[in-house]
Amino acid sequence: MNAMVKRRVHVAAAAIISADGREVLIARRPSNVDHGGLWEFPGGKLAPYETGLGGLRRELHEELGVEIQRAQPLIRIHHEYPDKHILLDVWQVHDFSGEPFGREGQAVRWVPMDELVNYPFPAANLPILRAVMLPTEYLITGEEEDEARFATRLERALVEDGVRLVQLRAKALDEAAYRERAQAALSLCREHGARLLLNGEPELLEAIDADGIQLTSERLMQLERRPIAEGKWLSASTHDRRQLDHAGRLGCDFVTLSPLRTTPSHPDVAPVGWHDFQQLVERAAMPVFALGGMTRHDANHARAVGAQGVASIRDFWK
Ligand SMILES: Nc1nc2c([nH]c(=O)n2[C@H]2C[C@H](O)[C@@H](COP(=O)(O)OP(=O)(O)OP(=O)(O)O)O2)c(=O)[nH]1
Ligand SMILES: [Mg+2]
Repeated sequence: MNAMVKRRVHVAAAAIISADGREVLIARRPSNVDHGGLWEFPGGKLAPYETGLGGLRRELHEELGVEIQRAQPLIRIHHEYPDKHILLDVWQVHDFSGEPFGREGQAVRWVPMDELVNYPFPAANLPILRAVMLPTEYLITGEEEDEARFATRLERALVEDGVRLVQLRAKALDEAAYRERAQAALSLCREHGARLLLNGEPELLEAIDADGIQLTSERLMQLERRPIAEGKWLSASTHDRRQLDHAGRLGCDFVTLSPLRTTPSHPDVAPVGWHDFQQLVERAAMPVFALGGMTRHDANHARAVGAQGVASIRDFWK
């Protein structure tokens, strides 16, 4: 059989965010093109001489009549369509001038983040939706014996650091104590508009109505199917390509990849380093948080190499 050579298409697209940070702009593809009638993030194919951001500037001007003032990389996705291999280079645009409208006659709409899931998008877009909905910082709770002190620390991070995504990690607690802490953490997270993932077995969600589960890498590798409903968030701890690939097959919504740097807690584990991290993230099927010796000051660099952001215990757990 003749090997069919697929076209490679490089596309730049934008998640344009409203001034209050709550809404994102989407557009409907005309019915007579590829993926017609589906919603998309505005953008289009790059000319051979264009950079991602350069092409995006042109596309947003052509399609919406807006000029980008400031943009940050959000996520890069490789996706195989039956007829082509596509690289979607997605940027988050917070600052722009002009009032967006469909210059090519396409419908354009501001949509609240949590309603994005109700719109049909092309198959490649799932990781983009997740990346748009996730913050750049992921707090992992540290050890704490006293419940009152635990609550004080968590509340400080939610209020002062503005943390919006939390993983409850408490390996030292027995099951009953973990559940009690999880209920307390859930109330605090709800109160401050943050999501809470429980580090442990998927069954925990039957007792505690948290937002999702963080699997250990060991548990991840034992599973053959996504263990929780689509409406909940599934994350996993990963350390290498094999685990990242498996997380993608399982339909994880995001993952942590560690250790980026050597840390005091794992002095003997070889660090991944930014170079390998970038290569691993480039092929990952979901947003990836860098973990291991990270602080908020690393978030910009992490984003620049394709990560969703940083996960950390030390930087948020004070
Ligand atoms: N803009 C955009 N394209 C997407 C998204 N998701 C997705 O799979 N695609 C695919 C659909 C198309 O095959 C390709 C984008 O091409 P396009 O039709 O927008 O290209 P263009 O604006 O340069 O238009 P054209 O002049 O080439 O027709 O990427 C998305 O969210 N936004
Ligand atoms: Mg287009």
